[in-house]
Amino acid sequence: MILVFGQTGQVARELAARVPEALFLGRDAADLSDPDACAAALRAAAPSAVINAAAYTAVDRAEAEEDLATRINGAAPGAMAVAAAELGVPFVHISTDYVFDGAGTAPFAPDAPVGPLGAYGRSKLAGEEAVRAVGGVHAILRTSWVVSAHGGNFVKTMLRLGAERDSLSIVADQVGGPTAAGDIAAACLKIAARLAADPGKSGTYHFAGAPDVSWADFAREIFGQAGLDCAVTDIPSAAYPTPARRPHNSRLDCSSLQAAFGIARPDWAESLSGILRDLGHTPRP
Ligand SMILES: NC(=O)C1=CN([C@@H]2O[C@H](COP(=O)(O)OP(=O)(O)OC[C@H]3O[C@@H](n4cnc5c(N)ncnc54)[C@H](OP(=O)(O)O)[C@@H]3O)[C@@H](O)[C@H]2O)C=CC1
Ligand SMILES: Cc1cn([C@H]2C[C@H](O)[C@@H](COP(=O)(O)OP(=O)(O)O[C@H]3O[C@@H](C)C(=O)[C@@H](O)[C@H]3O)O2)c(=O)[nH]c1=O
Ligand SMILES: [Mg+2]
Repeated sequence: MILVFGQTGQVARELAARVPEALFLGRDAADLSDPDACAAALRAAAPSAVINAAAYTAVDRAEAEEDLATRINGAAPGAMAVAAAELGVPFVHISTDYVFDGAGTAPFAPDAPVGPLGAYGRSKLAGEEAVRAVGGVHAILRTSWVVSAHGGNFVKTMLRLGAERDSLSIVADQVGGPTAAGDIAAACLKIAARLAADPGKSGTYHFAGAPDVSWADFAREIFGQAGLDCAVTDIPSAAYPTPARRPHNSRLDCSSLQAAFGIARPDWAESLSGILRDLGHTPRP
């Protein structure tokens, strides 16, 4: 039996669509602000694999709540990793492009130096380090720009704003790979199964949709596919001030995931059309 931390989040919901028989622990059953309770819930469930799809994901709010974000994104995954290692079962943990500083234009490899720009990135990095330090069978899967038909994400924000406005100003100097939560869920399941058979594949991997684009170009494709008449103006990050700094270069080198697990970068435009279909938008003819 697979145990999933998370129930209402984007990736958790897509896992539920693929493995409804898994055990999903929501906030009521396992609050990540109580790491010991998460470890206890894991031990009690005695699963064959664990996927952590829950996290503190409010990037700007984290600047004012770093201690809480670090307990949820740092200490809780560490406690889960300890309990999973005790049981000898694979632990798949999801992390983020925001652990990097975003310098340059080259894709970041999994072993590239980290340097988070904000509290959310630091809290996620703390989780990675805690999971790695345990040394159990694990995969840390860094992904980026997660979108789906559920929950809050950039696609849903653009559909809402694009229906209300004739034009939007969107940052064009942040570039990365939009990634559908459904594609992440499928990757996590494949990784968990392979790790059980081949624990030597433990490590840190990257997974993001292709090709890399700016948020502005991503918005244009969303409006194009959804048939919304909303012009997009490119702006620099400096013209869109936010509490948290975000990396300019979020490109992730995903080649080691392909080599170890045979998982390719999905075409995000294709995944986007599935999301729009789920949301009831007529696809572009
Ligand atoms: N969203 C993105 O753009 C990106 C996400 N990631 C990573 O991917 C993973 C999945 O993210 P995603 O599906 O988008 O997340 P969402 O923001 O959609 O959902 C987060 C989930 O975590 C749960 N959660 C938050 N705080 C707690 C808590 N204290 N105790 C228990 N559960 C809690 C939420 O529960 P509730 O509904 O009760 O609040 C929700 O189910 C995370 O590790 C995230 O860091 C990586 C890159 C980009
Ligand atoms: C609504 C809006 C956003 N933006 C910008 C702000 C930001 O740089 C970018 C995307 O906005 P978001 O609020 O979706 O960004 P954000 O929530 O920071 O997205 C991040 O979430 C965390 C959890 C991750 O791990 C990252 O991979 C990434 O997906 O678009 C505009 O330029 N104009 C707009 O009108
Ligand atoms: Mg967001």
